[in-house]
Amino acid sequence: MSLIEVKNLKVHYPIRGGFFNRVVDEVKAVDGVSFSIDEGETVGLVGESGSGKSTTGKAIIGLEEVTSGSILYKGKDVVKKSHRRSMKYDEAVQMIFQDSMSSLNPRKRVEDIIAEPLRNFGNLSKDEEKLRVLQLLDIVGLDADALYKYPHQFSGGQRQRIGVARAVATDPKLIIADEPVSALDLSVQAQVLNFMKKIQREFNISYLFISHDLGVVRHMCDKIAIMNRGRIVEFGTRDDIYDNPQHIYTKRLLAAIPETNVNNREAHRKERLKIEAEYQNNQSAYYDADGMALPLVQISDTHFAALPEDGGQTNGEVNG
Ligand SMILES: Nc1ncnc2c1ncn2[C@@H]1O[C@H](COP(=O)(O)OP(=O)(O)OP(=O)(O)O)[C@@H](O)[C@H]1O
Repeated sequence: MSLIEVKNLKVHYPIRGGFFNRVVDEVKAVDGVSFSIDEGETVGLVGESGSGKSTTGKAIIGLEEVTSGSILYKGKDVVKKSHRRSMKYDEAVQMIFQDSMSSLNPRKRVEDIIAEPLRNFGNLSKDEEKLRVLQLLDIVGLDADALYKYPHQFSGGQRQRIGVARAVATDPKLIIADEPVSALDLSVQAQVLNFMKKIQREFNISYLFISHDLGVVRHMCDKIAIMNRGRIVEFGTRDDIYDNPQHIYTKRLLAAIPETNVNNREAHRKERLKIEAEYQNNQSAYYDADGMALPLVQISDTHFAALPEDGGQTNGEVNG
């Protein structure tokens, strides 16, 4: 059984307007998303800005109201509040955010920031709590003197470590990491990703790793879901996505990864232009002739993609 199974998840936001502030339309931020995460596994959720990644993550942790669909945790639907309580779901699922400067309370010392979830969910004495916070600082590679400092006294990478220490305090099963390294320099990104992997091995944590950048998730993820306009357009193992991408949108995200080998740069630029032209002319990659979003078709045991019947060769019209 998977740790988490998301089934046909929809999160629609009402748009209000007019004199009576009635609901006049809705934003289909997440519109029928299904995937699962096994224990100790990292699943990437990748797509450009506005594709619905953060809303999916927030719906899973319970920060956004689910319009329809289910989120099974160890087989129980935690959209139901009673199941969340009985499964201790709020302890088991934690989140780390991109912007550690605003996600960590600037007026609190690190000791209190990390201890907060322990106070919410645990029943430790003051001494036990301090010992646990020191252990957590050690796990993320920070010295004991961090206890008495405030978030602004750390670098971005160090602050992200504090966020991770806070997230692992309750011994979670799943961490939703929403663009956890996007605000960091390249060299610091690698350090943070490496210690996230180390912690994963030590504590058998699963990650839902949200990113707009297929370059970043490459070394983190076992499986990757490519998200566009509130839907998953391709899902597969890391090899499926990087070695055998099927959807034009996935190809475009891959082409956006900068080419590091100077000798390959010109060929990469040409390929990127070709893919961009194909992408711009091929909106049938998302909708069929009736304007219905294309369903995922199975390409192999592990690989699925939303493909038009003709494999995307025609330049269809956007009807949806
Ligand atoms: N509270 C809200 N009310 C109305 N619309 C919202 C709300 N939150 C998000 N949206 C809309 O839902 C869509 C998906 O947003 P979401 O933040 O999930 O995308 P994302 O892929 O995570 O993008 P980014 O990487 O920029 O955060 C966007 O069109 C966004 O404007």
